[in-house]
Amino acid sequence: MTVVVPSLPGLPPTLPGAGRRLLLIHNPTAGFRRPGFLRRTVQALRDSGCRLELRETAARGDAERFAREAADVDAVVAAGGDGTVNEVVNGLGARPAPLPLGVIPLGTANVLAGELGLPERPAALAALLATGPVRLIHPGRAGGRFFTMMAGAGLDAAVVERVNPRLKRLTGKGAYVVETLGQLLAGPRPVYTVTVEDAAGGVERVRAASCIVAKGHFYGGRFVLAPQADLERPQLHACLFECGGRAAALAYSAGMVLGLLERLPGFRVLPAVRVGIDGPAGEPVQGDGDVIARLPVEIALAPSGLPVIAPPPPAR
Ligand SMILES: Nc1ncnc2c1ncn2[C@@H]1O[C@H](COP(=O)(O)OP(=O)(O)OP(=O)(O)O)[C@@H](O)[C@H]1O
Repeated sequence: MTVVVPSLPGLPPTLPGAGRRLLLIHNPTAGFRRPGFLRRTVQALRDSGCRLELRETAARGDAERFAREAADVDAVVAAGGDGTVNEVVNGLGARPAPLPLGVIPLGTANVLAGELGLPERPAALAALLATGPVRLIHPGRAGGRFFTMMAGAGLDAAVVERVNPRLKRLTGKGAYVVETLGQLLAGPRPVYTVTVEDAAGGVERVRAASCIVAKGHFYGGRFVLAPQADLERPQLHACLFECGGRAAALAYSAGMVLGLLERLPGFRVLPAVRVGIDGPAGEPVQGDGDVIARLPVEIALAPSGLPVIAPPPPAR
């Protein structure tokens, strides 16, 4: 049996529907919060007749290299958090020919897995990776690095850069809340100049306390930041937080958690094909929850799509 990939430019027309050869890249420092999940998924993959090659990362950068160098496989599966997935995406993006991405989510937020609607049970996830269809998503690029879900500068990038890894291990998302409060207490934050270019060539320049460029509509887990954002559309959404100061930052955070962000003053979402962010040189730019660039940065669409093993998109 074969699974037909609907006419994706530059892609092989089919992915084997059985006996797939998968390179599984595992970050052993991720996933302690989901003990047994990887083991059960791997067992189910083996039971389904997949041929698995397992590679464990020993340091940051390994996952990207393993994906870039993958040979004689039908797809590359990232087993880790969003940071590991991001590395694999960058490795796949550097290959001359596209190779599909699969994901075994083992991290804290697993935002891409949520956006793709991946099954949450090991057996169902393994069945998807073993025989499921491929969708073409359109990653973004910040500086020279690809991202699938979001990239941006401001408070959240500062939090991502400084979050305490030990606290993250212990408390998961709680560590981000602690670091956010720490950043707010630390004193005034910079203001950024954001240049947003839309598909018609229109340009708007604004001053903002934070800017998050969304490719997917989820953020920080399952919070909705840009309702119109869609992985499969070659379009960015610039989410602008124009009001500065602690009170505004707290209001924006609460607004996101409560789903009321769109009603808050100074929050705007602009469709875009290119976003430039300028501010203090060297400030961090986060992509998919890790620091992937420094200011000033230009954020645009990746030159080509990325095939991903995933269920058909849910109706929204
Ligand atoms: N063997 C390794 N040792 C140390 N760091 C690694 C290793 N493998 C990958 N990394 C790096 O660890 C970072 C965090 O990984 P990842 O995001 O996958 O897990 P996590 O932090 O548990 O999940 P989440 O991002 O969802 O919180 C990534 O930047 C990745 O590059």
